[in-house]
Parts: sequence; C-alpha cells; structure tokens
Amino acid sequence: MTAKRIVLSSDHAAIDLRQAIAKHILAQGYEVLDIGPVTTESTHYPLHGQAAAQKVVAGEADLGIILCGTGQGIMMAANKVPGIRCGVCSEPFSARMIREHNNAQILSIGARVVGESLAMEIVDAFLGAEFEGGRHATRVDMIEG
Ligand SMILES: O=C(CO)[C@H](O)[C@H](O)COP(=O)(O)O
Repeated sequence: MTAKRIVLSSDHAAIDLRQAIAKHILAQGYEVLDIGPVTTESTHYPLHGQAAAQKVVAGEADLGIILCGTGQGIMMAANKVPGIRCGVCSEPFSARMIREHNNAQILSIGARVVGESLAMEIVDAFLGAEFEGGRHATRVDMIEG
C-alpha cells in the first residue's frame, strides 16, 4: 500500500455510502480524511468535489474518493481543479484501470447507481492499483497539456 491518506467527500445523496467506505478503508489501515458533509441536508456537489480535489492538489491526501447521486456531477467539479484526474466507476475493472492507465487520483462513485457491496469492490480495486507509467505516462502528460 503506497497511497495511505485518502480524502473522502460527497453531497447529501451519498452520506451513508461515504461513511461506510470510510469505515471499510479505515479497517484496512488507510488514513481517512473525511471532509463531510455530516448531515443529509441538501447541499451542492461542486463544493464537495472541489474541496476533495484541493486536498489532493495541496498534498494533504494521496488519493480521493468522492460521491454524489450518480457520481457524475461531483466528478465534473473535481476535474475542473488543475492537475486532477477523476473518473466515475460503476464496476471494479474501470476503477483499477483509472489508476493503472490514467493515473487518476480521485475515484467518483454514484450512490444511487451502485449498492454498498459493489461500491466496496470498486474502492478496493482503485486503492489496490498503481499507475503503470511507460506509454501511459506519455498519454497522461498529453491530458495535462
Ligand atoms: O448526482 C448528483 C449530481 O451528479 C446529485 O447527487 C444529484 O443531482 C442531487 O439531486 P437531488 O438534489 O435531487 O437530491
């Protein structure tokens, strides 16, 4: 395990799943920075996607996991932060690939799309993978421009 510090955030649609993920990865020995929110009061996913992305850019977290209803809106917000690569995943294969090939620092999950058990498989695939570099580094550099 090289990535140890994981920032978590979500909007109101994903509080329960975010907290379950926090528990799941804490039990695996990761250091969890859960930046909320803590209540199910309606909130705005761009705030939470950007906040998690800023933690990664600032070096306060190695990787991030963010959630909203579909995972899509919060992913779009995170990707607006320069240097961040975030993908939405609904199955483990893509979650592994966004680390191995795309060097994504942030995984986005839709809490209204996947159930808890599948979400944990997705999280484990993401956190268990490493960027392969090589030809993939050339391509990732092209994304950054
Ligand atoms: O998935 C989302 C963004 O992509 C949001 O979680 C969703 O739009 C929130 O909807 P509502 O305010 O109706 O709970």
